[in-house]
Amino acid sequence: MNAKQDSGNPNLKQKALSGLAGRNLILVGLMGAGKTAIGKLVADKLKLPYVDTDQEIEAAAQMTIADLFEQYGEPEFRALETRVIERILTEGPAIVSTGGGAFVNPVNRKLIADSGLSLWLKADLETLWDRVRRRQTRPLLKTENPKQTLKNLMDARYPVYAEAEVTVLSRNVRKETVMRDVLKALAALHDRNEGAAHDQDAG
Ligand SMILES: Nc1ncnc2c1ncn2[C@@H]1O[C@H](COP(=O)(O)OP(=O)(O)OP(=O)(O)O)[C@@H](O)[C@H]1O
Ligand SMILES: O=C(O)C1=C[C@@H](O)[C@@H](O)[C@H](O)C1
Ligand SMILES: [Mg+2]
Repeated sequence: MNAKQDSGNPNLKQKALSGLAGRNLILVGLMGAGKTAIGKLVADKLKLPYVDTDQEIEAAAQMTIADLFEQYGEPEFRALETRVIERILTEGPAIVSTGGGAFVNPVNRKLIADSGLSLWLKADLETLWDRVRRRQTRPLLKTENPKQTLKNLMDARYPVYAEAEVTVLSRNVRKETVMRDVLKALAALHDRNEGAAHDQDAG
């Protein structure tokens, strides 16, 4: 079965929705992991609203994230990020893409755990670098050696992202393939719950 047929499989979609069980799906991971690109595809497929915390922050502040960092500093950005995440999660269920640093804050992790399912889109350094190198919009990468900065962020953050309930590899394949891998991961939760219910009935 090819990717297109598989992600069009109504059974996969239904199982994925069942695995999600009415919760928010919160995508976490580093810049370039595909939280925005894949998040939109998943939302489209599951017919759920799509929300991007970075975009919501920019709308709330009426300025770009780059300008926010420059004019108010990172701590102010992080405080706004938490307020925005809290609001978005209470308005769900939705597919929520978070900014790359959001899951690092334990307050945000608790908000996320209380209202949804966290999913880490994990990618290797070369894949990430290839995706982010062309755009200059990411303030944290405005350094002398942005690739090394990305590597340092990976080293610091990957142990934290690993706390997400589900991990999906954001490989160097078509976005639709990664989207389907996300659906499969959600469907696996459905299968696990079914198995547990079955075991309970049997026992
Ligand atoms: N599987 C993929 N194959 C090819 N390109 C991809 C894939 N996933 C994402 N991309 C591309 O990589 C770039 C970065 O992806 P995206 O903006 O979705 O990352 P992000 O995790 O939202 O990053 P940020 O934290 O900076 O918002 C985009 O141009 C996107 O189209
Ligand atoms: O990795 C990070 O800390 C960030 C990632 C972006 O999504 C933005 O949220 C912002 O540029 C900070
Ligand atoms: Mg994004």
